[in-house]
Amino acid sequence: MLVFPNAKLNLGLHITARRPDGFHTLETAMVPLPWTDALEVLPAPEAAETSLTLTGRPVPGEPATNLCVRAYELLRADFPQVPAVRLHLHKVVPIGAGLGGGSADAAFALRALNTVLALNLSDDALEAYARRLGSDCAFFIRNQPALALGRGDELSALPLPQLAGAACKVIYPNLHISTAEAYAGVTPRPPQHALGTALAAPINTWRDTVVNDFEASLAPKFPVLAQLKEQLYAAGAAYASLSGSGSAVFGLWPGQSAPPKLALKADYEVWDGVL
Ligand SMILES: C[C@](O)(CO)[C@H](O)COP(=O)(O)OP(=O)(O)OC[C@H]1O[C@@H](n2ccc(N)nc2=O)[C@H](O)[C@@H]1O
Ligand SMILES: Nc1ncnc2c1ncn2[C@@H]1O[C@H](COP(=O)(O)OP(=O)(O)OP(=O)(O)O)[C@@H](O)[C@H]1O
Repeated sequence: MLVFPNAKLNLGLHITARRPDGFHTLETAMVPLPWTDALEVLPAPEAAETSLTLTGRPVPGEPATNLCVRAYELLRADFPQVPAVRLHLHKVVPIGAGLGGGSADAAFALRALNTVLALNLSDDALEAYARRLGSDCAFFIRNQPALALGRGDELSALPLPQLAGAACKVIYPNLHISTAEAYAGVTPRPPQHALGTALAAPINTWRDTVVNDFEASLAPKFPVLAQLKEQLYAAGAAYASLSGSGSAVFGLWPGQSAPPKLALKADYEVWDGVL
């Protein structure tokens, strides 16, 4: 079975408290972004062990620590009779970018394994497994616009009709930002605006109301993030922001069929498309 794990964008991100377990409570909206990896899940040949092969962008870590393999091992712990599988991941989405690429691989692996191994798990059950692999993972099970609370895994559907068909540009400035380090740099605070209310208003109002709390804390160390945002606004974006804990920055042009071309450094990666 071949699946295409897609990235996500965060629209606003409020970090409201630090929890005793070291995680943070947050309020964010997440939307699927059609920038994808490719993941193949096949039954392994007889007597072969479970394996993962990789192509495309290098993924740090041993194959055994890859989230696709961890997804398989998590299911096998509860269903010891399942056969071995052969996994192949072609990695495209930048890592350490705030685009949730690793989390998507984990969730899509769970979904594909559920089918290939005929486990008949419900979406709720798959979300529960996904939560154990990472805070962002549960979102990718249903993979639809959602308001995320708690650790980022308490999800409720958040229809955003004004976003459908908007042109979008995502810029990855070739900068790996560790999620844990980004959280460590933020001082939690109550949100200035209720996110759900702010996002219900037209997109061109979001600039004044929809805030990603990581931006202020990352700004001194990574001035390029604010510069890219300015460049997107100068090119007419109705809204521009950092996604998640960065380093990807995106702009939105509702009502346009494609985003404008921008002059950017040659080693930056760009995704242009429509949401
Ligand atoms: C920044 C976001 O992408 C926004 O959607 C997510 O909150 C990150 O989610 P994720 O990559 O799935 O994160 P996890 O793999 O669960 O955790 C990585 C590290 O980020 C920090 N972390 C993550 C989520 C959270 N709610 N609070 C945290 O403090 C913790 O230090 C944790 O050790
Ligand atoms: N399939 C995978 N794809 C990407 N990273 C993976 C994968 N499996 C394990 N990892 C590990 O997860 C880390 C990436 O996590 P990180 O959270 O920084 O990035 P991300 O996937 O871009 O998403 P986000 O920053 O939005 O959470 C990598 O450094 C890598 O060690």
